[in-house]
Amino acid sequence: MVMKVSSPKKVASITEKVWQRVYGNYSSSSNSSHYHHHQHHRHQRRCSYESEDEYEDDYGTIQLMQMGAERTKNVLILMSDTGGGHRASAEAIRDAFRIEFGDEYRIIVKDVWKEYTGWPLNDMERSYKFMVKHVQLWKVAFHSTSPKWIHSCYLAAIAAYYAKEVEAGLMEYKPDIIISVHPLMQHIPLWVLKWQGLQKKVVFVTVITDLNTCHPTWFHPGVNRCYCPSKEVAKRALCDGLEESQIQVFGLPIRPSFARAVLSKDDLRIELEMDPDLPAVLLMGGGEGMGPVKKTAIALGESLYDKDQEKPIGQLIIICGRNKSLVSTLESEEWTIPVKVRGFETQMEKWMGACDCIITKAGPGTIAEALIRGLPIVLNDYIPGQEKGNVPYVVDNGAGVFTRSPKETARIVAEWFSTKTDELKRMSENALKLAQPEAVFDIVKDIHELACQRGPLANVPYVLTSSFTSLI
Ligand SMILES: CCCCC/C=C\C/C=C\CCCCCCCC(=O)OC[C@H](CO[C@@H]1O[C@H](CO)[C@H](O)[C@H](O)[C@H]1O)OC(=O)CCCCCCC/C=C\C/C=C\CCCCC
Ligand SMILES: O=c1ccn([C@@H]2O[C@H](COP(=O)(O)OP(=O)(O)O)[C@@H](O)[C@H]2O)c(=O)[nH]1
Repeated sequence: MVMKVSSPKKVASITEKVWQRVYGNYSSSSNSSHYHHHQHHRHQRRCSYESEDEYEDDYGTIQLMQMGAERTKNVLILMSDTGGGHRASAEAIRDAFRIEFGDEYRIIVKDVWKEYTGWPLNDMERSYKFMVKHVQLWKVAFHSTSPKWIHSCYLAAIAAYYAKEVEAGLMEYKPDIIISVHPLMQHIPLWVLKWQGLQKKVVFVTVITDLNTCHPTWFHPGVNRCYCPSKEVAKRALCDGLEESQIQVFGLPIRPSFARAVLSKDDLRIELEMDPDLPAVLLMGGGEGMGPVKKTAIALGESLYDKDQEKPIGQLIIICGRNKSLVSTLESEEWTIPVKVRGFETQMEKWMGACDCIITKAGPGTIAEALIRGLPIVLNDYIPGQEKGNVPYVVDNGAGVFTRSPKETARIVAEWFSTKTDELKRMSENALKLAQPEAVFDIVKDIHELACQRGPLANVPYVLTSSFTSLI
């Protein structure tokens, strides 16, 4: 739709009307004091100015092209629950879009493979859990599929079989922007876009959720942007053939509740019914409650109890995630120190805010969150391959230590709570230096910029296509 308005005097009011229609009650002179609201307008303005520059000629004549631009844009975030980190990052991006841009974007978080395809794609969670339990199997699978020709062959074969189903999934949501937060969700959706002739219409970005030694399937040269959480990952992306212009390093996207909430430790301890005075250690093992959680908890039960004075020197919070059997085992234990055993928690920022240090496997999401809260970290395990590099990331930056021994872990924490409080403090400061709480906001702002550069988005013409195999 093209409208032409030729009276220069009316330009301002018509601009305002259009802005109001597009963005609700926006007024160019509005002076909102609320930060997010202000940020929101700032971005809307930036995007609108670009459109206006494009359509306002020298005589103040505005061509209001494509009123479809006001349409809410669809953002499809592709993820899978293989571990808890991909969902956490997807939800972080969703929440940051809402805070920054309100209703301008409709965000859909989906495991399109699970919903639309068949075995083995629709069962990755279970297969992955099985493989990481048999850790050598995962190690072989991870490393043997690292060469490009190998994973390309696997993925091409899967694409030939399931591309129609993935296409149906994409068609249902008609995304203007696709964000992949999973290493195996670049190739097939990008092939589908190519097949549909939509590569230039749909913005496709990858947000990597591994801090260092990530699998090469994360890197696809066909993306508009690849957001790397660290310089180490950016180097790998360059080596794997991505252009510098495709790469951005902002950090790992963490839920805005971590970055923006102002939390007082004392208040949190009251809210969470914890001991107000005793130092607290948080023990966890990712979304699935993996690693030596039980043995470590028992060792802490001993090391945090002062036998001479017959009183505890610390308290223990254990978050077991989705591992229900771990919850029941730990609940049946008898403890001499204050212990809380929890299942899957949705407000991790509160538990982390109430504690003084954390023990975890080297999951990137948990590490990045702990850094934001300034928690010194004891890494007690890692999944071979993608999590291996997270250990030097934490240890070399002075934000924590690594040991696989539950007894050693318990000894370190007991020292941090008694004779080595200065070490705890120093590590906490180092953790805060490494933290990147704004990463998720930088990422969504950059995606918004990319979308604006594409110009006003028309309805993306998704149609069911007939042939696919010719493209792969
Ligand atoms: C030549 C001999 C080959 C032998 C291998 C045998 C068969 C192949 C079978 C499986 C392939 C394994 C895929 C390896 C690539 C995975 C890339 C990667 O990094 O994946 C990580 C994710 C998990 O995410 C991580 O979770 C962590 C915490 O747990 C942490 O949060 C981290 O940040 C996350 O990145 O892993 C997966 O999603 C793997 C799913 C594996 C599912 C196996 C399904 C069954 C087999 C085939 C169908 C699927 C894909 C095959 C594609 C192979 C191409 C690489
Ligand atoms: O009860 C829980 C346990 C974990 N998590 C979150 O799950 C993610 C775990 O991601 P990570 O990369 O550390 O490990 P993964 O689970 O992928 O192995 C982190 O964001 C945790 O805060 C959560 O929200 N509730």
